[in-house]
Amino acid sequence: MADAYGADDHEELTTERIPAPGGDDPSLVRSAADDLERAAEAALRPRRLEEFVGQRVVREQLSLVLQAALGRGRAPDHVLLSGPPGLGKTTLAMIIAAELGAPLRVTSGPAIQHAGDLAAVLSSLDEGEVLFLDEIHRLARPAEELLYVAMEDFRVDVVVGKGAGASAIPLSLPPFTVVGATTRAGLLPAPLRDRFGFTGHLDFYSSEELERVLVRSAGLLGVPLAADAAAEIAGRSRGTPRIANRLLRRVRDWAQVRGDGTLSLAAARAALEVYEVDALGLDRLDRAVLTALCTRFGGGPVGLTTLAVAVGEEPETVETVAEPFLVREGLVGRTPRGRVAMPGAWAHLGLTPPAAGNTLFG
Ligand SMILES: Nc1ncnc2c1ncn2[C@@H]1O[C@H](COP(=O)(O)OP(=O)(O)OP(=O)(O)O)[C@@H](O)[C@H]1O
Repeated sequence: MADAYGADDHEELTTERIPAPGGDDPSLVRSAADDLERAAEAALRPRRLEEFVGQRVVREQLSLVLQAALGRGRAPDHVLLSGPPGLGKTTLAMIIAAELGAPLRVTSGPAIQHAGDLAAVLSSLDEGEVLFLDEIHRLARPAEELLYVAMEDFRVDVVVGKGAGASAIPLSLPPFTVVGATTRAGLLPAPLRDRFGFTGHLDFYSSEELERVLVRSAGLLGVPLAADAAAEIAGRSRGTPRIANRLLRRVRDWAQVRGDGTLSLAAARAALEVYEVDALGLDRLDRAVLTALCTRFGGGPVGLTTLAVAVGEEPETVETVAEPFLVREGLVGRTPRGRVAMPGAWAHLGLTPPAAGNTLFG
């Protein structure tokens, strides 16, 4: 039957349901068999809070929220996790469900095209279930509005019929917990942000923390990782565990094919050179952004969209994948008039900045 959300004329929304630990299916991961990188990444995910490296403040705060909820026997407040990609938001959502002994439902803002999609997901949640909404900032406005009510009053209004004859039938929902993840917390409208009882911001990891991630991952992969090699890989991982684990797998490949299987410092350096990851950890996209900024736009200022076109990427990719690290490293500055190359950018590329007076920082 058609409903007023327009949910009758499109493909069925796919969500993934991950059972509580101890259920029939012991898997806690959401890997797809045809996506080897994702599967390899999933295999390295910490399953419990105590295994989660770094982010001490968020870990402690979250631990209190979860322990208190468990003590009261109630679903915890909704949780919002923000921060750049690859820092562990999905991992933490899975850990939250595991720590609560609750099943986890996984979907994302872009997967929910109509409010009816979200109504269908919400009305099928079991009591205590954790709903992970990745990229929550990309939810469509009607779905967002439905979510406010569901989060606050545990209710969805199912609209039946169309036009003047339409009526809303309130459907009450069992208590559940939304874990929202976003790379762009600033884009969330205040009413939605306010529905989250706890917000954790994930920050880039220190080299020492990434070394711990790498040692743990090498142990899980069963490969011998020298301490100096771990330090070398950590130093080039841009403060991001996902990148650290990815580089570790590439160094392992190199060691297996061209070395003796040992992940030594020499193997790490040789492999990272093959994969064009430089000493600062900049990859092809980062260097493309910096090079375009310096050589095509004279160091800026240049708008994000123009810069993205120049490197053949989406503005969102440049803004969320490359830029946070470049800004954090002091290589790129964000000004009201656009992006600018900082002195370190020219030095890193071995270029000479334009003469004084021609740039913002000249
Ligand atoms: N604190 C951590 N300790 C150990 N490993 C971690 C940690 N955080 C992340 N990882 C590893 O990094 C990988 C990426 O993490 P995750 O998918 O949770 O990031 P994310 O923030 O959800 O990224 P995205 O926003 O792109 O979805 C995971 O597979 C996990 O193995």
